[in-house]
Amino acid sequence: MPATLQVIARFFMRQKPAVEAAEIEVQAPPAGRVLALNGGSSSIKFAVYGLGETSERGLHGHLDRIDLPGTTLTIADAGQPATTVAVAATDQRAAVAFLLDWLEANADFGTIRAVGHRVVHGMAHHAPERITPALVAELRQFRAFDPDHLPGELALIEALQKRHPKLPQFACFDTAFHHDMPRVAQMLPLPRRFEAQGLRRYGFHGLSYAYLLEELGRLAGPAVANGRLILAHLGNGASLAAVHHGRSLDTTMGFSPAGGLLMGTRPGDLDPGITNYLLHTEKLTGPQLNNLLNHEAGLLGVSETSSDMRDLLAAQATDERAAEAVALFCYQARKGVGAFAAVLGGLDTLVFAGGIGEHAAEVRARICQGLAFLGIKLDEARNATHAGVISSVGSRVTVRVIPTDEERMIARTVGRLVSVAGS
Ligand SMILES: Nc1ncnc2c1ncn2[C@@H]1O[C@H](COP(=O)(O)OP(=O)(O)O)[C@@H](O)[C@H]1O
Ligand SMILES: CC(=O)OP(=O)(O)O
Ligand SMILES: [Mg+2]
Repeated sequence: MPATLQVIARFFMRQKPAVEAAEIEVQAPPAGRVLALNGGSSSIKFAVYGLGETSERGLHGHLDRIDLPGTTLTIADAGQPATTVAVAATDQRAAVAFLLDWLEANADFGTIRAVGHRVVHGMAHHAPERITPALVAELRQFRAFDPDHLPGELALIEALQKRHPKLPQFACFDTAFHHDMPRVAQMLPLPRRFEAQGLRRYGFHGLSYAYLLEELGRLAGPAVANGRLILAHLGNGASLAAVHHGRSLDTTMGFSPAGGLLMGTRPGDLDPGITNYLLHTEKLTGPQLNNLLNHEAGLLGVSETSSDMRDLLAAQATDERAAEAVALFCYQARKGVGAFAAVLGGLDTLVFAGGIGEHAAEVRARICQGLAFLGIKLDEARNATHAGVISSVGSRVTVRVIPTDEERMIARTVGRLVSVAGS
């Protein structure tokens, strides 16, 4: 196996036998195509790939700004320029219905042999698996722990099941990448009896991190991909992962995607005394508290106007609340980089990805500000153009921007499962 594939192979080898190292090297690509669906908290991304390891992406696109004014659909086909149109979808459910109707009309379902879904929270499930009624029933029980993703992802799965009952669907879990974090990173400081119920730190954005690791190996070689890395997936949901020798050592999200860094509508880690205050002094009910912590907090809560970084960057010069929301986001991410440099015992490479990480040069610069003591120095001009390497020539740590591609990871995993199952 080529050296650059070893890092990826290690990632898959850590999962259950459904995807074995030997299967990394796919033989003749089977006929047909796979549809990959990535239900994010503010977006749904999709892509159609041919089955097979090296197949090129065909039709792809995304719905953006779900739950905000100005929802759009961007679509492109292989080699074609992207087009963006306005969409009148008011919430996640409407977005799901709209996208499925659009795909039905445009994706040529007759040639699609399987559908792969990003499933953000799978609790004990981590290896990719075929979606069955039992799995759907189980996932329904976790919805309260991930109300930003699971309801939309389940809606996609169930609607497709109704429309195309014979089409096999597969779940690819975001938690898989962190499955073998060191025990100390998985533990929660709670009475031990809760661990038996599945209360532990899981970590998310795993499909993105697996892709970034693979892409880093391709771009910079296996020695770099095996080094001490901080991967920063900064989108509507945002997290950092500390990775060494291809293994996740820690990540900022924990039991649910509401933990860790401040995000679009989630607060990240909170002093437990605050939930006590909200329950007892503000007299919030459990569901009200859950709604506040998943849909009303984070950038939206602090700015009182928007969860979307584009809006806040545009407003910060004239709106102090927007300026403070951006400042808090950058400050928390910077603290996280410092903490993970300690976890790793130093740092070789920092990678930015996700909607904010890939496009917001100002945010990247403000996160890296003051981190020269760790060896991080940005090149302003390169950062402004979102270049692949944005650190300066003299920077000891290489700082990169890598556009993530969770859909590619989903499609490849499903392709492998379909060829293994011979379905
Ligand atoms: N050009 C841009 N400049 C700044 N922020 C951007 C830009 N494009 C996207 N973003 C931000 O990225 C976030 C959405 O990230 P994304 O990864 O697409 O979403 P999701 O987490 O739902 O998958 C939003 O906060 C959005 O404002
Ligand atoms: C896990 C998570 O928050 O995902 P996203 O950033 O796609 O919302
Ligand atoms: Mg996302």
